[in-house]
Amino acid sequence: MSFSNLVSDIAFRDARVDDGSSQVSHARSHRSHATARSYASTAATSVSISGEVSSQLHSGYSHPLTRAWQADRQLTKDMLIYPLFITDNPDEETSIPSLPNQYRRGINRLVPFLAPLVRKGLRSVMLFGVPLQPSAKDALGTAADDPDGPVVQAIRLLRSRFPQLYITTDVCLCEYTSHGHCGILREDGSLDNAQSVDRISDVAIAYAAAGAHCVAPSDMNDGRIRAIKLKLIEAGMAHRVLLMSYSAKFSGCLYGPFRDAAGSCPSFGDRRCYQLPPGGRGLARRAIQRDMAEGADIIMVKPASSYLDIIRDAKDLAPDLPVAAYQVSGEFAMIHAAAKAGVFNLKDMAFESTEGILRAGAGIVISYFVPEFLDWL
Ligand SMILES: NCc1[nH]cc(CCC(=O)O)c1CC(=O)O
Ligand SMILES: [Zn+2]
Ligand SMILES: [Zn+2]
Repeated sequence: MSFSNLVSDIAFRDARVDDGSSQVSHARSHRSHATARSYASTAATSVSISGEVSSQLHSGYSHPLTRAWQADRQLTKDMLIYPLFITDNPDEETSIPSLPNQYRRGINRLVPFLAPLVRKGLRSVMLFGVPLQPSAKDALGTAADDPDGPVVQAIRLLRSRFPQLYITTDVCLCEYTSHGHCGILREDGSLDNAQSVDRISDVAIAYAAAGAHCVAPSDMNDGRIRAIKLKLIEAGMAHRVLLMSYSAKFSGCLYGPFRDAAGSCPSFGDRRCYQLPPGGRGLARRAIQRDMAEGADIIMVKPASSYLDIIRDAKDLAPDLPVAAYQVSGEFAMIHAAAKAGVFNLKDMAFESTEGILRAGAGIVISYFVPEFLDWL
């Protein structure tokens, strides 16, 4: 067998051990087959080949394993946080039409739902409270830290039933305020920053005291990271409670399904005076640096796929902190809708979008795809 034949034979065998999962990787193997032939014949004539050698890239990713080696980091189950919507109606289990496969669940539905996921390797959930009784909402978001409310109850329940599960809690008022804004309002309808920070830090402390491992304020009031950190220190919980900041949270179109799920749409106006403007890269960088200085343990960027440059900025500005990215409800719903329309395969796109998020610099991904990833990984 000539050298040239041997090389092609190896290339061909590699093509056969290839996962064969897509036309593209099959076509790639054929290309590397052809390349191996021409490289071999060049070598045989002992011409200077340095230029041609450095032009060869296919050799580095002709096999599923070597393709995996090309990524700085690969998605693992440890990186995933799954958002859960918990209502104040204990037996509720209601699907959310704009958020495929996701449900609002009452406290009695949580353990049966989560047990199989925990068995499959679920490591962390993020809790969102959804009060359904209209009486539960007021101007101060009083229900947010109600000791009998769904979030505090869920923290206690999940800590006792799933001791290994890491409990993160979104901290905000918009699900609990009558006006649906993420804080306490002045008479003119603008956020009263000082009052809001005081209230939101109290809510964070209540979740931490109930046993949350992590509190994650999503309200975007200025100074809330410092306020929460100081109260955690004062309460003797700073050593055990992680503070994850939604540092770079942008306003825009992508939270619609979430607001359907959580009933947290503002009753007037919008969130553009506190969530960041989509073009505001400088503001995002300042918010990230500010939150690091105020004591954040993890920096989060949200949404994810339209803000990959911000994720990279976060990793560059905070190289010593984990960076999280929230693939939000609108991103998830878009991927589902496009898959349904035949644009692509759902699983392939779920992986591709997540690879982009990891490549940008995130090491933690909050995603509604988590139950599926537990099967796919
Ligand atoms: N402040 C509450 C909050 N926390 C997380 C999300 C969005 C999550 C998603 O869309 O999946 C929101 C909605 C909003 O700010 O309007
Ligand atoms: Zn909010
Ligand atoms: Zn909020």
